[in-house]
Amino acid sequence: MLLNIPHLCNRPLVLSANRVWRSYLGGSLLDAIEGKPGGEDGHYPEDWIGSAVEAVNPREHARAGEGISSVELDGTHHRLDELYRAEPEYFFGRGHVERFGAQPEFLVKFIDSAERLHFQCHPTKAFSRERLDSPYGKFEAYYVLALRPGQETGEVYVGFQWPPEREALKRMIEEQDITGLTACFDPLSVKPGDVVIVPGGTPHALGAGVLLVEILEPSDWVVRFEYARGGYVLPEKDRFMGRGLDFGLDVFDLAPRSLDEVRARNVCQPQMMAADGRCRRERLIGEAQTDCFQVWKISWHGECRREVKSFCIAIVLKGACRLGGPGGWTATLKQYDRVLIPHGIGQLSLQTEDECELLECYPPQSAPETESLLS
Ligand SMILES: O=P(O)(O)OC[C@H]1O[C@](O)(CO)[C@@H](O)[C@@H]1O
Repeated sequence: MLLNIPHLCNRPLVLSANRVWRSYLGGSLLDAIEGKPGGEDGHYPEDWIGSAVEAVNPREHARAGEGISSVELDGTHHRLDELYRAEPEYFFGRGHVERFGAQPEFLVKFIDSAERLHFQCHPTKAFSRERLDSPYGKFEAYYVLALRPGQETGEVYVGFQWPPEREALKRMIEEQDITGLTACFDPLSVKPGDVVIVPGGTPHALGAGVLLVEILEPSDWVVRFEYARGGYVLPEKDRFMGRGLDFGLDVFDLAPRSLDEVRARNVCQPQMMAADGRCRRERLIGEAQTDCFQVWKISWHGECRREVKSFCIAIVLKGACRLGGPGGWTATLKQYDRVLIPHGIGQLSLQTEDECELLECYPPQSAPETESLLS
């Protein structure tokens, strides 16, 4: 069907939930965010936001198109990847389309872990290009939103603090010596507001009881070197990206990383880029950390108007606001609502009574820092 998308949706797109099957358990907080009463942890611990990426799951749990977001336009649901392809310049702008094609070049997820995830490791972009015939690795970043009630800190395992030799690691994986594998790490404590990056090659796992926004390269590549989670044992094919253990071991960066080094290299300090009495813009992740995407936080009270210069996925971190787009369109957003802002919509207005905070995720090489804030 031919759609005139700018005509139909010349406005921000408020995104609904897009839950995805994973083998680890979680998701009760995501149920609560969706307003579902009596939410339970299960195998839907993630919500993929504005996604044009298909999830890669074991065959018995695979569903065609899982992972791809959809939006309702004119009473009909449309796959977002199809809308992106139908009007790439409207969504992303010509420069982006020429460089990256008709997709955002990054993926955003909510992750709500009831248990520690599998110990895992992702390929770098270079590894994927050389060995997986894919343009994307899986550089990922976390913005911690909250911990489970009663939990004072969360944990993230980032890099081996006590790396084994390759052969010893191979043995531990073959024998599924989880005590030995766990002892390779000293977990890093995290709290709400923390920002952590996990480059490709880094062995890692998110700990239990953490609700976060994950921003990552648009792929689902993963080497899982722990096979069982959530009462489910991953089939062999789903452990090492459809290849064997030796191939999987090539993905690892086995350099020792002390926790101090992890705090210096992987925990990001926000950089204040602009501030006046009513509005603050902080860059959380920029080119110094990765060429895969950018992440900003904007906080304001009262009203501000903005000239949109780039595609963006925004999530309300705190407070509530009224978002205004072209032609008098408005929507009220509350905490954890997520919205896709197409490049081509022109101006936006944001109005709040109290302070409101947005997490904003941008493609690489876009220039949100020059985006004008018109007070
Ligand atoms: O292997 P698991 O435990 O299913 O974890 C996969 C998940 O882990 C992450 O890579 C986060 O580390 C998510 O992007 C991904 O969906």
